[in-house]
Amino acid sequence: MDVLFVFHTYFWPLIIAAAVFFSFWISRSKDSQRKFGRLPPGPTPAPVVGNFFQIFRKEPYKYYLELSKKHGSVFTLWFANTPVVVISGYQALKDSMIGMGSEFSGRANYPILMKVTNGYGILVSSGERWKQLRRFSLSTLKNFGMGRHTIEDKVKEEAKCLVQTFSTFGESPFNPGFMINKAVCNVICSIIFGQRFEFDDPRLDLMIEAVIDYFRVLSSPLGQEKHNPNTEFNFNNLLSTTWSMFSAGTETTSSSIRQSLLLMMKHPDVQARVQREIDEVVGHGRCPSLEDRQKMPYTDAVIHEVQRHMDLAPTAVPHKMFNDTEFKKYLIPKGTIVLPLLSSVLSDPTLWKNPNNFDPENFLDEEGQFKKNDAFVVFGMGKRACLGEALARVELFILFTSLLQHFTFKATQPHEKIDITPAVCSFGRVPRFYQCYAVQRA
Ligand code: HEM
Repeated sequence: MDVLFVFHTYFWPLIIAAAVFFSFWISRSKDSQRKFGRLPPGPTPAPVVGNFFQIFRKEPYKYYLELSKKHGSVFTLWFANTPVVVISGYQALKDSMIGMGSEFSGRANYPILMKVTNGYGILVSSGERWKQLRRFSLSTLKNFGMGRHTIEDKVKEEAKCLVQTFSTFGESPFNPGFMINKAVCNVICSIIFGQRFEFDDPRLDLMIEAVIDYFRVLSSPLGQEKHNPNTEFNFNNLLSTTWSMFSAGTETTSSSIRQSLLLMMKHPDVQARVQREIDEVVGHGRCPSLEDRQKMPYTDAVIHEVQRHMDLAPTAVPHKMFNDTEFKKYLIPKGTIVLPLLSSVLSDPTLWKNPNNFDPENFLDEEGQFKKNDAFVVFGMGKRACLGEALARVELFILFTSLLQHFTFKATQPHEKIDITPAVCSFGRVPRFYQCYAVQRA
């Protein structure tokens, strides 16, 4: 059909449609200007797609780090027509996540998380539901021994099994990842189900079914509150919260241990110094325990440095504004997604001696004693900070020291060639798969 003919015939309907679209667009822009007009500035967004094409590259957090140099500690990006505010630098993160903790405590409705959880459970909920689930989860962890001897004993038991399993490989190379995962997963199983699984038990591989089979929490507030229609302790929330503990508590800790072994292979001098400290303080006859940590400043520094250097969650888990909030001289409307750029703190040259390299000196003072640093924010900051930090610290110390007490880890290639840069997945930077030798120590 002739284009001119179509234009002629539909001239007025086309003009009217364009005018309607245009006035709708103007009124949307005015609404948007009213709502978002005082957001912090950032890179200029393109029409319709916003900053989409700049953001969706391999490692978006690196782009955010670049932007923070240009736009300062708070700036806005546009995911199509949705604004996302990025907060970077220690002071701005402290002022927001801690100083205005309640306002910044919402959790963004991130599509991947919402799909897995349907909006239930501690990791994805906000407001009253999240408060109740957080309180409940913390007391559950506490009741089942987080930070006390019981949980330490469970971690020691897993460490023993891990050492035994590694020794079965003799002089053959193997991928340690799967076994580390099982050990870490078993610790959470002991807390939630009250039992561990043998490493060759297929149920350990079918955790979701096990969540339902062994749902110990059913007899706690869920069971007691089943007649209360307003309770947040319903089946969906508790199942999802249990799943949050598994998902947030397994991959994070085991990734950190996998990365620590990789870094030991890359830096044999650091591995040898940790082993010397283990030999002096613990010896060979018993399992390392938490009490030893104070006497092992170098090992403590190495574990912290593994975590700082690997930068597991560069933008934490996305937050959402709980209220309209004045922050600095800007107005961030309720519901806006906020990304805490933890990476900016972990790599800040004003806060670390040697931020760009793996260097345990970042956590040691002049006397070689462990030096705490507030910029160690790998577990997040403020009200939404990691719920399992205490548990993770116990696991990292006991599993790492037990492994190095018994084995020297060697790579299948010369150490200069080992690639230590983690692979990137949606939220985190997880270690690449690798094979290694676990050489039994005399
Ligand atoms: C090396 C180990 C770990 C690291 C680096 C880590 C890091 C994090 C980070 C960065 C967050 C998000 C903070 C934020 O949104 O601002 C988080 C949240 C969370 N973590 Fe961990 N985590 C670790 C281990 C664990 C363990 C062992 C558990 C289980 C007991 C756990 C349970 C959780 C939960 C439930 C949340 C959500 C808290 C909330 O939304 O209120 N994490 N973690």
